[in-house]
Amino acid sequence: MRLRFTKMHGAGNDFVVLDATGAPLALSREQIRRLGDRRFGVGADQILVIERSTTPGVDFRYRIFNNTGDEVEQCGNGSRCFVRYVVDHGLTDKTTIRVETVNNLLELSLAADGRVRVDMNRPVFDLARVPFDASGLTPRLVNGFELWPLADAGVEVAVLSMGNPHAVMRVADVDAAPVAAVGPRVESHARFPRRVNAGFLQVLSRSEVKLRVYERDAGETLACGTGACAAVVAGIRLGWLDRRVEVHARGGDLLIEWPDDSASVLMTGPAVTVFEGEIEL
Ligand SMILES: N[C@@H](CCC[C@H](N)C(=O)O)C(=O)O
Repeated sequence: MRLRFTKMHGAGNDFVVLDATGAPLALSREQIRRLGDRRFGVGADQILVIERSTTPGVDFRYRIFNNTGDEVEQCGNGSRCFVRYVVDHGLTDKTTIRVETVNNLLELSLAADGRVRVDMNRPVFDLARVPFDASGLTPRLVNGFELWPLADAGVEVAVLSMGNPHAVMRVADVDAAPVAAVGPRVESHARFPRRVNAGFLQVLSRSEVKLRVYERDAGETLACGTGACAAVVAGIRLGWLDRRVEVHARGGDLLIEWPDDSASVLMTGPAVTVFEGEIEL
């Protein structure tokens, strides 16, 4: 099978984007892994498959696969690349686009400066929906928000979902943080039955942070959009941050806003096409 693809990135978090709007595309787990493989395939953190939606009022559906082949619920940087793709390929002339993922409905728009702004919906704190098993654990309350001690991983985490699961840890110096050692231990911690994305947050000021994320399946990526949203929301709830925060990831910057506790989280950032090509799968 010969497949056309577009390679894109959002702040260095990279994607293989596949267009299934004209004809259905059924890929095996092995084929998805090949696409994501940096030596034997194209190479990407995630593979995005764009389809037309059959839901009234919704323009597209997009499916997200980690480069291990697992389908996941949400991808912030990928959602911005999705918009760039459908606009650049003439699949829509709308400037505000509604797209459904496996468990969410997002509204996205192109900003005048070429960046993309995404309504990432409201964060979820219900532990059962993250999911996180807190049985027998006592949280440390900071401003009424819980920090959960994961004794066997040696860390304390804020737990929430942005459609996908996140555990956020505050560190003094993110460049010195033991992301490669602690990230996998948190990612696969038994209290997260679907595993988790592990964020390492350094607060620079009330409106500026540095962030590294060890992503579920993909390992440390150069940026994680949902991770940035989760880290800022946790930082606001814990009283460390204001409601509009510049997030510096290793691959670029994202602006995250959470206007109030009942509002959606807004993410603004870049979406870039790197190249297009064909691969024999
Ligand atoms: N890179 C993403 C998140 C991709 C999915 C994540 N690895 C998961 O398994 O939940 C982003 O920008 O949000």
